[in-house]
Amino acid sequence: MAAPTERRHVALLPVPLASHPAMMLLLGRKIISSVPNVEVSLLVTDPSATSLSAAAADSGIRVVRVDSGVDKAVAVTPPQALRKFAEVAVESLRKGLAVAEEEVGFKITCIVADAMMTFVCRVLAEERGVKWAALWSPSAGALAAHMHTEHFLNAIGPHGIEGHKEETADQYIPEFPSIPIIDLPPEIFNVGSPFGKMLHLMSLYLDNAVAVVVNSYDALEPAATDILRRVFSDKLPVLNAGPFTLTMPSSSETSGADPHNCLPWLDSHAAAPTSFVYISFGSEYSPPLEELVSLAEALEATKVPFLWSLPNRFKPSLPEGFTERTSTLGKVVPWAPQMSVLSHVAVGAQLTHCGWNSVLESIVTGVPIIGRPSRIADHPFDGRLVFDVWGIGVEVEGWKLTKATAMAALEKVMRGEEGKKAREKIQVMKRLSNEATTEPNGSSAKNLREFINIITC
Ligand SMILES: O=c1ccn([C@@H]2O[C@H](COP(=O)(O)OP(=O)(O)O[C@H]3O[C@H](CO)[C@@H](O)[C@H](O)[C@H]3O)[C@@H](O)[C@H]2O)c(=O)[nH]1
Repeated sequence: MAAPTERRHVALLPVPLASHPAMMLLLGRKIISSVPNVEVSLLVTDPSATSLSAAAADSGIRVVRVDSGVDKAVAVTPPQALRKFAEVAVESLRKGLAVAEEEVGFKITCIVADAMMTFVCRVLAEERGVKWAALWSPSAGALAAHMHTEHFLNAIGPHGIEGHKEETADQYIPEFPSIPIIDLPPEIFNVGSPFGKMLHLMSLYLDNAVAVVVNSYDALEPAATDILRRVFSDKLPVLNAGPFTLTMPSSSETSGADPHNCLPWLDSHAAAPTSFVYISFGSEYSPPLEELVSLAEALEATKVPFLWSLPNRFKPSLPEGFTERTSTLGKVVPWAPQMSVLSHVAVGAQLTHCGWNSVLESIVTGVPIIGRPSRIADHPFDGRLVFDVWGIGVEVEGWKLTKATAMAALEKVMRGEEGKKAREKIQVMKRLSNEATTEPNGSSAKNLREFINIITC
């Protein structure tokens, strides 16, 4: 650790997407609580700069608002916003770093950025002559796949993966799980898209960082971790320090309290343990409206009790009278405190799009998964890990919610043998995730200490 007299100034650069800025704030808190004499500046765009400022101030973290490149008067989708940000990122963050230094009164000593921001932070770190480190919030397996982008592109050629759909990733990367290559993150094969370009640059330059911290734990992804260590050939440490939700737990200001009274409602409606299904499709994604309707019909038909986190804009699309008819069976809310809900004794399964955070939250709470992966980012890959590699969940047939496929998946997991088996397996993983994070010598606890040491020494 840095000597108490040495002052350090760490700049945190999250990618302005979904829960990433909030996660960086949690890392900032962990740094401040672990190291004396350290200043932490979080460089974020709006709306995160506004929503996180109170929580950041409470933790002694300085929020520096940076330009997002988006005209506030124009509505943009998340991919459009990301493209705009990528265009202005170098200049915008360069200014942000200068503001942070002026406010603190001394220079930045280390930059910690989302790994997908490699394209900008390596430039900024180099021009300032400081080190930089990266945080990767999806799985180690997804990072291992991205790090082979050039290898895939060279092997597959210019015509994309059309002719390779029957192949599995282990045919290209020895020791990788046997996952169809069409279920790898699609950006690997689409390096021309804004997101694909960022991730491609990450794969080319990430080895310039001093360390990478990953939201996984060693016992969960041993093969992918070995592959990463081989890729970086000991040039930089790859440190699994997750699940972050255990090593960097959030408080109600960052994760959201319970404004819709989900927990008291579960308390009062829980007839039996593990009888409820919790449903959420993450912070950005939703299946098409007709699938939401089919799911509602399946819930009514199976009478599986439910708590459904569904943004308000989708509620009018539910079948007419659904919420009234199911008022004693279930509750639909625009947002739920997911970790607390999954920890509730009444909850027996999570129906999810297979975003990595949701998968990890199921693991740490021991709640099996009903997966309806989206075809976006790492969700298909995470789904394959859940269904085929770890066996901790059941897939919705065809990854499409019809009344029949939703009913079948609900029956299997809530009432069938497959659910029992998945529950047993995920309980083992829950124990391993706890050992990795809560025991002082647990692998993730140690790795997080090492990461913080590297960025502050
Ligand atoms: O009502 C809700 C709904 C969601 N959440 C939280 O929101 C997060 C959702 O995260 P995740 O399941 O990972 O979904 P996305 O927000 O879609 O995830 C983005 O970030 C992940 C981690 O980088 C990537 O794996 C995904 O590809 C990317 O889409 C989780 O922590 C949930 O607990 C709540 O607390 N309450």
